[in-house]
Amino acid sequence: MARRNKVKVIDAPPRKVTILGAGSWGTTFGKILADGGADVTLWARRPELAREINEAKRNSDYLPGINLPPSIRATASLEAAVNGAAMVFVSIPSQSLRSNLDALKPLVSDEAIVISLMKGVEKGTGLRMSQVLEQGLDIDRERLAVASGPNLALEIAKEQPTAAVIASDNLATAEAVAMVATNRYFRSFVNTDVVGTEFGGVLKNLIAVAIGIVDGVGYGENTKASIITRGLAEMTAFAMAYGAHPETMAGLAGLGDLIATSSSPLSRNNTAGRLLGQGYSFADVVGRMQQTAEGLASVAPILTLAAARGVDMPIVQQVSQVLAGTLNPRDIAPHLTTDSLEPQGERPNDGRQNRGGSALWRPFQRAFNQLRDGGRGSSGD
Ligand SMILES: NC(=O)c1ccc[n+]([C@@H]2O[C@H](COP(=O)([O-])OP(=O)(O)OC[C@H]3O[C@@H](n4cnc5c(N)ncnc54)[C@H](O)[C@@H]3O)[C@@H](O)[C@H]2O)c1
Ligand SMILES: O=P(O)(O)OC[C@H](O)CO
Repeated sequence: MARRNKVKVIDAPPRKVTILGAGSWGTTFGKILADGGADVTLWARRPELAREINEAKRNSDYLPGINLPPSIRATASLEAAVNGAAMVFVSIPSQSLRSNLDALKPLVSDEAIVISLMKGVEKGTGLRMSQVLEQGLDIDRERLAVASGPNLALEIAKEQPTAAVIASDNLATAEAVAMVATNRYFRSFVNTDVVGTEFGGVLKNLIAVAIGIVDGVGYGENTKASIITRGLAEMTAFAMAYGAHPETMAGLAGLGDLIATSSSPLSRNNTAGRLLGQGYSFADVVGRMQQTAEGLASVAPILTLAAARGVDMPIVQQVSQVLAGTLNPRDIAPHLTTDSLEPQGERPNDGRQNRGGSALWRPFQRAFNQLRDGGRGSSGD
């Protein structure tokens, strides 16, 4: 099927931008854009929430105590929200995205840029959100972008200085979005590593659940620092196996977001993990969460993707076992990197197992082989 029109480079703030999803991140991103000078419309599923945003300039369920910019408008009509929008930002739970795309597809103009603000992968397909958008909207990847980084909504809504990264296959698209998503307290950087930027946002959630679990058990800073550091190694090996650049995992969408999400009680993933560590069952935790904790649904598809490329993810594996009730949360730390007692190399090329071609080392070998072969071979996307 023929793709819809290619991106038109925008060099001034667009006339109208729309955010789909008036939860904590969608509403906060609306404030970011409005404070940067854009004309923002929020789509809220519930008419009463749209009314509260329009009349009180508040979203008291998701952002208590925050005054929204007077210029923000909200509507429960998808058509009214998207009509005439030069940019459409999507901020709904990842597992709900696909079911919204049939209604959205005829409404998005052929020149609009569509930006994922989401940090999950689709259960069943294992697709990243930009891939689901590409399929469901039949849109050229040049018109797609993703936003990620250490972005706890409530801190940003309070205008605490924060950075993010906007990634697109087309640098001009990323730059156009970054221009709009920048204001006095929020700065957007750009890159062209969509795979790394998206997977960074997904994977840090899983490590943040692990941190929450050990926090709930009562373990201290050594355990958490060990998990964060080895978690970053797992994230990097996984993302590189799918064609991401290692620098992206050391950047805002990787390490930056891992630090923020793992250390903040504002994080829903961290909170879900803490409840698991305190002994609540998976079902209890899901019942207690008022907002979206994406990591819980991403564990299984990420482990499937990891197995497909031969990447070991021992920490994520243990999170999966705690979720399934087959591992006592107290035992997550003794199993920190592996059940094997044989010494493992810390870096990809240290240690006997790794030199022999362990799963963590294989993505680095693949990247090296690609470089050596002049970039030929699979990009992994
Ligand atoms: N909150 C944050 O700090 C933050 C920061 C960065 C990225 N994100 C990501 O943004 C995405 C949205 O998270 P959030 O924090 O806004 O979640 P949230 O739970 O606060 O809000 C989700 C929104 O989606 C709507 N929604 C729920 N089911 C829907 C459906 N089936 N169809 C359409 N809309 C539906 C809800 O009504 C709500 O408005 C997630 O992928 C999350 O990882 C969140
Ligand atoms: O509340 P969480 O755990 O979904 O994390 C929110 C953001 O992704 C932090 O960058």
